[in-house]
Amino acid sequence: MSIQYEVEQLADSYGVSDSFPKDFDYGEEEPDIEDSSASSDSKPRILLMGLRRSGKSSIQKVVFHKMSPNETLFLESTNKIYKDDISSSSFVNFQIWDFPGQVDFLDPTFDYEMIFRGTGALIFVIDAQDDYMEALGRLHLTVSRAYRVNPEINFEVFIHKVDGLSDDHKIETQRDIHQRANDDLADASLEKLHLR
Ligand SMILES: Nc1nc2c(ncn2[C@@H]2O[C@H](COP(=O)(O)OP(=O)(O)OP(=O)(O)O)[C@@H](O)[C@H]2O)c(=O)[nH]1
Repeated sequence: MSIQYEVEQLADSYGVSDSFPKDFDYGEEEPDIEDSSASSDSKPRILLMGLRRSGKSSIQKVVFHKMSPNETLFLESTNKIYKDDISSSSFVNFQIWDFPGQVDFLDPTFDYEMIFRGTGALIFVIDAQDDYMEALGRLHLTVSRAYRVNPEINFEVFIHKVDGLSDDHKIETQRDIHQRANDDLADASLEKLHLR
């Protein structure tokens, strides 16, 4: 519930509602995108990215589709971008795009320029129970690419799967991830881009 609230707040407070032109032309072919909705792409858009198995689809299904956390054990890996319409009231109306874990920025079938250009917020999910150094590298690559295309994107990092950690370890992990992620950006002279 709190995550749902947080994501809805993101859509609202970051003004994603007017971030995307209604007549945007996606072209005919989108071979790697699966669309659950009949809606157009004119809605405000939030991207869910992160390493494979970090928990992106679970967050989306539990928060917005009332899936029980236990059922997420049976979710299959996402291999296409999955678009989901969230329209729980006239005030809450946006799309979440759930990405496959291993997105390849060099793959010509993924038009990242187009995707980032129309995005209001990007949520990067990190599995706190995993060795998160690889995730931090991917976070840095993703954020720098997205920022270059669209400096208006709001970036959020969700430190997920903290249920297996002690309270002390939770705080230490959060502090460490926050510090390293922002240090990496400062090293790349992107300190304006502070991650929350
Ligand atoms: N312990 C724990 N496990 C979780 C949590 N959320 C998800 N998982 C598990 O993490 C595994 C991967 O979840 P997914 O949601 O499929 O991960 P994903 O990031 O969408 O994976 P890809 O589609 O491969 O990129 C599943 O077995 C989930 O049950 C959590 O909060 N805690």
